[in-house]
Amino acid sequence: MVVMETAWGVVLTVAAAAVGLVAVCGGLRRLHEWVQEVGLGEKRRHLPPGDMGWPIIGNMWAFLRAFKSGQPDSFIASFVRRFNGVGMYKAYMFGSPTIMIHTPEGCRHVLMDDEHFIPGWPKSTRLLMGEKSFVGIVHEEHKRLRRLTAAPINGHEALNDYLQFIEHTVVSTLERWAGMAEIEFLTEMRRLTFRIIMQIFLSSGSEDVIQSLEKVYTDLNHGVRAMAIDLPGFAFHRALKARNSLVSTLQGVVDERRALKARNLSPAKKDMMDNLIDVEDENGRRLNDEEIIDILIMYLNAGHESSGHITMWATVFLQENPDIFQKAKAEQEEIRRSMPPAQKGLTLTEVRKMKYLSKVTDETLRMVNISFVTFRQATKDVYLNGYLIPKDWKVQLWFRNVHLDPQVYTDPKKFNPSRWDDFTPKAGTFLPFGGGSRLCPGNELAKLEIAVFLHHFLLGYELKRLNPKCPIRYLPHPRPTDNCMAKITKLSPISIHSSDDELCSSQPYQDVNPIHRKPDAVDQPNPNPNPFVPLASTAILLHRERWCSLGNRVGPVHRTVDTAGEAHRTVVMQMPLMGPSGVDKYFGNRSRCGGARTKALPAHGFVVHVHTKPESRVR
Ligand code: HEM
Repeated sequence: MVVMETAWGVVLTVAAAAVGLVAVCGGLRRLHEWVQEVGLGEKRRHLPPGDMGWPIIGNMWAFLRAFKSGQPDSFIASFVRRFNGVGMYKAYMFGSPTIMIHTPEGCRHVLMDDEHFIPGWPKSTRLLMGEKSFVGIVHEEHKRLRRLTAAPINGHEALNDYLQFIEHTVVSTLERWAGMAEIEFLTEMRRLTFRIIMQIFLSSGSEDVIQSLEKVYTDLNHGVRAMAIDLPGFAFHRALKARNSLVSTLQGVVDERRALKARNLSPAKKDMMDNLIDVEDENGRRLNDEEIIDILIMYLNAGHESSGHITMWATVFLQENPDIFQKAKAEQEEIRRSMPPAQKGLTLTEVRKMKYLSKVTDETLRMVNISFVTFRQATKDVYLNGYLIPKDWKVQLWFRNVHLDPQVYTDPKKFNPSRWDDFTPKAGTFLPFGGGSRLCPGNELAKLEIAVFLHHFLLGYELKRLNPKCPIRYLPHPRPTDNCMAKITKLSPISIHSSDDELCSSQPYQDVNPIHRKPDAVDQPNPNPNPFVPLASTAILLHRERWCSLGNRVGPVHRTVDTAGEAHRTVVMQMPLMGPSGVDKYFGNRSRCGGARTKALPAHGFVVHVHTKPESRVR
């Protein structure tokens, strides 16, 4: 009896403590909300619904939990669920009362209204990028420095100038990667894009400088969206150290450049550093070192991080989706074929023809959301959809939630470049580069880098991830936690499969081992020089409901006709280095592959039609 009473006593005490705790917590949260809003007086009633979280940390705990647990969308989803999805909510983020907006109309409205909104980045971003960078300057000063820096990056002439360097860098880098056992693909991609932006800004190509600076930028970036806590062990603390190191390196570069100018030894061709040193405002004032360095830190960061990540994701998505890969590759082969024979590399004319590839890029931008949110601050009270955004409050525009909203994009988590066929997104529904006066000034450069990289990758390489199921980390940008460890393989332009079983392997196509030219292959010199550029290519045949690959071993795929879904496919391949008997020997009458028919085409060497029969699926 006594034991029972004691047990009940414990239960009641625990329950009372729990109720008390809930009441105290609720009280603390309400008090925090009241403290933040009391200054608004009566206007308080017009705030959108929401939840200001806990004193001091506000909603940061919930935000970090959602992003660090791999469920980034659960953060905004919890506001949508609790507050009837009105599209804007009050919250307390990065130490400030904030209105979070996630509708296309709301985001667009704020982006376009420079009169009432200025940048409102968290303290960590401002301190790390520098108060004199674009995150800290507004109005006329911002306009002037944008004019000065945007055209030399993004203008047609500038892109034309950079294209050769970009292509050369891409081609040599891919070659180098293919010679390495395995690489951190993302890290290497970021180095590649960093090399390009360093060339544009500082005409610098030194590998040592690039490697060491890029490493420092990695630390800097990890602090950009962190809480500004300057204590050992915190990301922001490391990032501040990284910034100091960047400042001293870049100060050295500025000093050197100024010294050259003083001795009239400036190079014939100006880079962005020269532009920044030479520019004067209407009163003849020039930028001081601090201003130049902040602008450089920002541009060198923005100019490589996002492009590096997006190029990595686009490559991964392509490699994970064989159909899309094939379609993108076929387009690039067609572009190669149509290039004038004497032309050495790509020009903007070819890049403009990459219609499907640009859909792949847009779809990657939409899905990955490298800039998942951007930050503003209201300079006056503003009413949006009947709700108040109070003066001095921060505003967050959640692009990620616009891009992944099923009401805006059907099946939004599916990588589907074809959703962009004959589709122009409505205003505010596609904001990967932001909008208004702060629209990314490097958007065209970024798209060019991505296109040139994918062009060469699709035509000659394949990527095999070491941990394809590796989890994703979403802060500061979405990336595989292993930085996409992978092996890049160069596909040899011509080699022949050695056995039927390998040819029609039941492995998924990524697993097909490299295959070799059969020693006794019957070769005949091709009487007609190959009119197609002999680039690597992949022919894929269907077998037993799975893909098997001929790799690039048989020459470029000429045409793929899908007559009855995947099971009934005709692949027409150019076989420039094999005689018809060689072709027949390897592809003719294969019951499992469906059989082949070979004929010589005067202009194209030999062509083989491989016809996969529906019944080959069930064997
Ligand atoms: C795929 C690549 C890229 C993505 C997704 C991207 C995205 C963005 C977004 C969303 C903004 C707007 C931020 C805001 O509204 O507050 C922005 C601004 C900016 N971006 Fe990019 N960017 C990319 C590449 C680049 C490149 C290559 C450069 C430089 C060469 C660059 C330089 C900048 C700068 C300087 C700003 C600040 C603009 C201003 O405040 O006026 N970005 N970027």
